[in-house]
Amino acid sequence: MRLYFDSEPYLKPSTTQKGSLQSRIFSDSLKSSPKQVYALVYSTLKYRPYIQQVIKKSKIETSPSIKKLRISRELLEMLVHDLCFSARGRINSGNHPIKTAFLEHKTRLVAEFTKLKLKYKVKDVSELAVEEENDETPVRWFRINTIKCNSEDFFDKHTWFAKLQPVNSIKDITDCGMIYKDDYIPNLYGIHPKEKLTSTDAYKSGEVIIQDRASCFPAHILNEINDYHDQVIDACAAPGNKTTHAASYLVKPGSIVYAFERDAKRAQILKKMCAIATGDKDLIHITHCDFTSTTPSDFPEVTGLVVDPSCSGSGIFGRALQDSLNDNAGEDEVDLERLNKLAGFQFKIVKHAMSFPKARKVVYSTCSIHATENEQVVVDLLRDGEIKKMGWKLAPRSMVLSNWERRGWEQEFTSIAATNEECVKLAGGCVRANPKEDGGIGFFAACFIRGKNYDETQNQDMEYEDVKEELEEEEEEWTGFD
Ligand SMILES: C[S@@+](CC[C@H](N)C(=O)[O-])C[C@H]1O[C@@H](n2cnc3c(N)ncnc32)[C@H](O)[C@@H]1O
Repeated sequence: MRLYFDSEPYLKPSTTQKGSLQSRIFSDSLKSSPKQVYALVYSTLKYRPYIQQVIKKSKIETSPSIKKLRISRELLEMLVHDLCFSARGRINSGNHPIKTAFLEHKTRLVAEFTKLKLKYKVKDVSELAVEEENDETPVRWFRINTIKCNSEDFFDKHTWFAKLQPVNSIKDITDCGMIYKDDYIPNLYGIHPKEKLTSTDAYKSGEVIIQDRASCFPAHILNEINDYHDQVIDACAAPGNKTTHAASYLVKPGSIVYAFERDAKRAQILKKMCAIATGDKDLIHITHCDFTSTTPSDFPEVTGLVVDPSCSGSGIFGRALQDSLNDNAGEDEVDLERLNKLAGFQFKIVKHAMSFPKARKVVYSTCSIHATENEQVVVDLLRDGEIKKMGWKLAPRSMVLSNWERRGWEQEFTSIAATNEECVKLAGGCVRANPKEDGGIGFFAACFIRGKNYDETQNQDMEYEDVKEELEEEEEEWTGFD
């Protein structure tokens, strides 16, 4: 029954778990094979409406033997799935009282399943209409981990990667065997999601790290443009993608990333990930604690902070299946209440980050598509009296992945902007990525700056359109080799 017990939590509604179904299952330490767990949960979710009909019609839940064993609805759904909806048609377990009690109802369940097929006029399960939730990223992104290897000789060293055929756009990654070098993030590449990247030596040794493109934005923005920091904080670090990415930008010997993580289990994962990514280099100091409980004056040399707090995760695909489990999903009121709660927490944590004495850049990000957690948090921060007093402003587009086209939502800034031009300017200081359409997860990032280092850049935004035009003209003139 182990497989069923391990799979059960993923079928239960949850408002706290983050990430896609697949990433959550594969990052948890399970006794069963994560592949088997994922396959079972995924397929049970896929046929859930039909499975529930079979359960209801068979009245199995009212049976004394099932009641006595307190078999949960989720467990029952998986058992019905395996008995009726799977190709094997049997329960994946040795002798167990739950299996015995369940199989007492086999004849009834199979009869209800047959009636269901007749009702929907299908001969086979595969013909049942299901809402396909594609949990897969359109592009598998990986970055060469420059902490562990040299990006220049990476392709000479790793023939599996060298054999891939370069393409010019993510749209050209139509099959295995192709590779796209990203235009926005250094050392980042896109390949077909079906490539067996995790079987390569480079992946196993930590020389490459799988990380969605948009998730690479914060650490890059923090260091843009050649604005390196000797001491950085990652306020909400686990599982550590942005932490190790930020560490890869450290230039001076002795530089450090302080990583904070509130959740004990996730702090362990963070430790593991950082160890793989940094090897024997002492670049990351991990603390298991609530970041808001830290004392800023204890970190007098920190100049840059990445704040990627818990959010609704609405930009992550593969969540729709999970969210559909939540009885409240779809009720706008409840959703809004939850989003507002998250936004309050996000505001608090960014404000704390801004209070570090030498901080000059804070990058805020979420994997949410909702303005409540994104632009509206930025607006609340910009309106805050104490934050204004500390001198924080939103960075201009010229400092924040300026070539990335999708920016913040302009209409969200009307409450703090006198003109439309100002709305455009503020929204330009934020970047957005749309799920799938932009090659990966939905994402939002905004960059706050303060201090004289950036005084000149404050006026750059108005000139941005002119610079862009100039660059485009230069590009057209470029006739050199590629
Ligand atoms: C979105 S995830 C971070 C993902 C991570 N930045 C990455 O790219 O791999 C948010 C993390 O912040 C942690 N967290 C939430 N509130 C926190 C707090 N007050 N202090 C420290 N960590 C916190 C959560 O437990 C969760 O692991």
